[in-house]
Amino acid sequence: MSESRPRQARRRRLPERKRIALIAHDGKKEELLAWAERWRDTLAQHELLGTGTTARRVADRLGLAVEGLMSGPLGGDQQIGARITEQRLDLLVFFWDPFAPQPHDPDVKALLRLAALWNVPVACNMASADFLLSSPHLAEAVDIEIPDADDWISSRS
Ligand SMILES: O=C(CO)COP(=O)(O)O
Repeated sequence: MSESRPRQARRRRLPERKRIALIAHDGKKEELLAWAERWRDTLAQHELLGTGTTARRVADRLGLAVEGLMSGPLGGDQQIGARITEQRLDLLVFFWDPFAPQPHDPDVKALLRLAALWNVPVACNMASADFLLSSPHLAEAVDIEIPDADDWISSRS
């Protein structure tokens, strides 16, 4: 089977002030809130957004501004995915619940696919989220490699 994929040949600069999406399924929300409280001072240096319910609860708990998109089951995961595709998201912290099937499982899978495709750093559990936030790259501009979309389109036109 022949396989076609875009060349990983472009660079994108993640800014010093990162745009960080925070998302948790219901069974993981308390865990995310406890994690976010621990990292409050660090998170306060960055721009935060999230799916509707998660964003509201993080904003209430931490007293920080968090841009709330649509709730996940109503399309929020897809909105976050669109931000990734538009290169407007720099980090994804998504505590998805391995024990609870979701009505919007296809959207969850689509979001994780786009994060993998566009090389966005993702943490799906507390230990990885700790690693991400303690990275020296968090507070500095950093270049990542991304697919060359122009080349991909040209090669198919
Ligand atoms: O379902 C979600 C992610 O898949 C999260 O949505 P809420 O933050 O609105 O609960």
